[in-house]
Order: sequence, then C-alpha cells, then structure tokens
Amino acid sequence: MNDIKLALLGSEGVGKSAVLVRFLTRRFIGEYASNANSLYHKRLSIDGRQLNLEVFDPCSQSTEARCILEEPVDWADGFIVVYNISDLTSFLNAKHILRQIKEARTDTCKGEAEVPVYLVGNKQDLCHARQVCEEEGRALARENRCHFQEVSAAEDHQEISGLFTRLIRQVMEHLKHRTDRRRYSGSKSMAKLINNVFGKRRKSV
Ligand SMILES: Nc1nc2c(ncn2[C@@H]2O[C@H](COP(=O)(O)OP(=O)(O)OP(=O)(O)O)[C@@H](O)[C@H]2O)c(=O)[nH]1
Repeated sequence: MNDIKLALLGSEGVGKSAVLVRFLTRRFIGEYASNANSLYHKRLSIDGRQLNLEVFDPCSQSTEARCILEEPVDWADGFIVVYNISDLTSFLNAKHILRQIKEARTDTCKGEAEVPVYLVGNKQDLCHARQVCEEEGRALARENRCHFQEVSAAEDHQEISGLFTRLIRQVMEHLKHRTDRRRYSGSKSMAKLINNVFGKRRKSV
C-alpha cells in the first residue's frame, strides 16, 4: 500500500477546506470550523493501486501555520497551493508560498526532481468579482513549473476530483524515481509533528 502525503496551502478563507472536502466527500459545505490544523485520511484506489492518502489542511489563522513551511515542508510528497480568483492578495501570497516551497526543497532535496505542486484558483463562480485573470494564474504556474487549474468548490466536483487524481499520479511517479527517500516515517510522521506542535485533531472521511 502506497502512502501519499499532500499539504494544502494558501491564504485564510481561499477555500482550502472546501476544495478538500469536495474531493473527499463530493459535497460542498458552506462553513467550516477553521480554528485548528487538520489531518485528513482516506483510502483510495487509483490505476488499480491501493493508496493511503493523508492531507494536511492547516488553519491559516494560527500563527503556527504561518511558519508551517519552515519545519514540515519535507513531510509532504506534493502540494496544492490555493488562491481565491476574487482576491488579489491571496494570489500574491500563493506566489510567495510557491517560492518558499521551491527554496525549502532546493535546500533539502538537492539533485531530486521537483516536488509535484498544483496551483489552484478557487471560487471560479465569483468571476464577476475576479481580481486575478486566468492567464496570470497560468503564467505563475508556468514560472514555477507546476500544474494549474481554476475551480469552484461551491459548484463543481469533477474538476477537483480530476486535479487531485492528476497530482496523486504525479506524486506516485515522483516517489518511484526518488533515489534519496527523505520522507518522515514512524516517530517523525506528520501526525506526530502536528500533534506535538499544534495539538491533536485528526479526521477520517
Ligand atoms: N463562492 C464560493 N465560496 C467558496 C468557495 N469555496 C469556499 N468558499 C467559501 O469561502 C469561505 C472560506 O472557505 P474555507 O474552505 O473555510 O477556506 P479555508 O482556506 O479553509 O480557510 P481557513 O481555514 O481559515 O484558512 C467559506 O465561507 C466557504 O463557503 C467557492 O468555490 N465559491
């Protein structure tokens, strides 16, 4: 059984939990308690392979989450960086996060292929209030050599399911070719890191 670890990053209120819950449950839930970091678990099968998926959804309100990239960036096998297309500040923050991931990974994983990252512009249904055009998102993704997609967690399941599946496939490929496996395991698992640093809150969906 493969273990796949993903982290969702982005500004407060961009819809990280909404995107994740759409993928995990197919439902859109309007409001989430968002005062704690969460680790979600799901078993799934992709291309006939059984996977244990763990997704870290940090609470961006917590001061701890702001420095989340400083410590456990090495934990995740792949990242989803989310911004809100109707909020330019969240896009600028996504840019900053992409840079942080790149820098952290360059320092710790020299010589390895780049970690798979998906840049996601959420709240596409709010295009009447759009502050970031699709081309800007695409260009930022190109610059950072990552995938890009605009979605609406409020309105669509298909696109979100598709993007998670593509990212997971890419992660499986990446792990297969990774020579120096630096993944945390056992006592250094993310669950323990989160429990130690942020307090316990784990979810199964
Ligand atoms: N219109 C619209 N609203 C959305 C969409 N996705 C999320 N929202 C709303 O945006 C707000 C924030 O969503 P969350 O999923 O809690 O955002 P988050 O990024 O997890 O927020 P933090 O946990 O505070 O960092 C909620 O009111 C959601 O209902 C979307 O695609 N369209």
